[in-house]
Amino acid sequence: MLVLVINSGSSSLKYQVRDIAEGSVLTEGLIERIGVSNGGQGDGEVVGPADHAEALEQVGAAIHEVLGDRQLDAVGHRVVHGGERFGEPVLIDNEITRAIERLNPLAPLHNPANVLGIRAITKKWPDMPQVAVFDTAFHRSLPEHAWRYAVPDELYTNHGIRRYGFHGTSHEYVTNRAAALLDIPVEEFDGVIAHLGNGASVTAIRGGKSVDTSMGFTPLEGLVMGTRSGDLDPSILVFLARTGWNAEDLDSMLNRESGLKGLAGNNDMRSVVEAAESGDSRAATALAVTSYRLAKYIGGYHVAVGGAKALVFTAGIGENSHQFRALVGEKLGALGIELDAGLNSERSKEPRVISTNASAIPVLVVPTDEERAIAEATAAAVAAG
Ligand SMILES: Nc1ncnc2c1ncn2[C@@H]1O[C@H](COP(=O)(O)OP(=O)(O)O)[C@@H](O)[C@H]1O
Ligand SMILES: CC(=O)OP(=O)(O)O
Ligand SMILES: [Mg+2]
Repeated sequence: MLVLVINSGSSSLKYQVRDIAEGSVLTEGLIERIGVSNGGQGDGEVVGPADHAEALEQVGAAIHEVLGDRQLDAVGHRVVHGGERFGEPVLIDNEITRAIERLNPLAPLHNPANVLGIRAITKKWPDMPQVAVFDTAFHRSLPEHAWRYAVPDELYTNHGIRRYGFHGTSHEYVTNRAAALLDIPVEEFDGVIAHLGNGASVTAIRGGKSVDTSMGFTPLEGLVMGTRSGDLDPSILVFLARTGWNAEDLDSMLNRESGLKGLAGNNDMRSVVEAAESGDSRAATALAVTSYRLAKYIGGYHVAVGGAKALVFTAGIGENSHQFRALVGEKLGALGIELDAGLNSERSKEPRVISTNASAIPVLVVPTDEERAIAEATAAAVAAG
């Protein structure tokens, strides 16, 4: 079975064609700067494709070259918000697409692009089976004490305001691989997974299941991210609203102008680390705030899982930034955690241990592969009909 996986971000589209039986990747690519102008020169000249439909035309042309006479059997979409309804991958029809669209306000950087991707494929290949694989699904196992906010009950009953959690496809995949690396059944895995990409979240895993996670009602809560603030005192928003900020202003400030970008002027971890190493004090502060906040969550989730047996780093920063991992590791002495500087700074694409033998628990780096997990879930959903 040949599956095309589409992972639409707010301004990018990652795609991959996989042969499920062979376990191979036929082609993959990344289209960036969708609908992005060149930064204000002239009249907002667009430098990438104008929209996701145009981006998908490019994908169609690229995969046609590679596939020749072979046909795609299905398309799997990463959908970030599945609300309370979607706990499993689903075959998409018009009603499902509209249900996903109704969740757009809850994941404003992500779901609108996911819906555009689904509609563009429907238009291009009307009979193609399509499957939605939800970031929220793995966190449906959260106990109520973890998903409830302490606000009046009607906010939950009337508006669905609760913790949903995100990056679930990645957290689940990495949990399985970490358990395999430690040679224990996944049902016996208790640990903490830190998915640190442009968006970042940390999940408490008990018995292989998600029991708490740092993202909440939307992918804004929790850790300091590339452009998102993570946790803050909600009264800051009330204060700003009273001084005239409207909902759009607040949304944009919290989701697009905060995090590393707000603190250091740049949302790319590589640039922030480089700047800090060459003496930029704003960059050093950004790293200190970001690593401290993650370390606090790890401490909390050590309690949530009844004593973690492992700490796992994954995604762009977690897999690649030994500097950032070292900053987090040095704050975890109270848990008996000790990174091995040599193992930590080795470059590898393989799952591996980066802690010393004396460390109270192993610290792992496990590369995530959301596309592979989505492709396999898509094939399974299509086979099940
Ligand atoms: N070699 C590297 N060293 C340090 N940071 C890296 C490296 N490669 C990627 N990153 C960081 O990973 C982040 C992007 O992670 P990624 O998982 O690709 O995010 P997303 O899927 O949300 O776009 C960026 O902050 C980037 O700077
Ligand atoms: C949910 C989320 O934040 O996703 P990403 O990290 O891809 O932005
Ligand atoms: Mg990602």
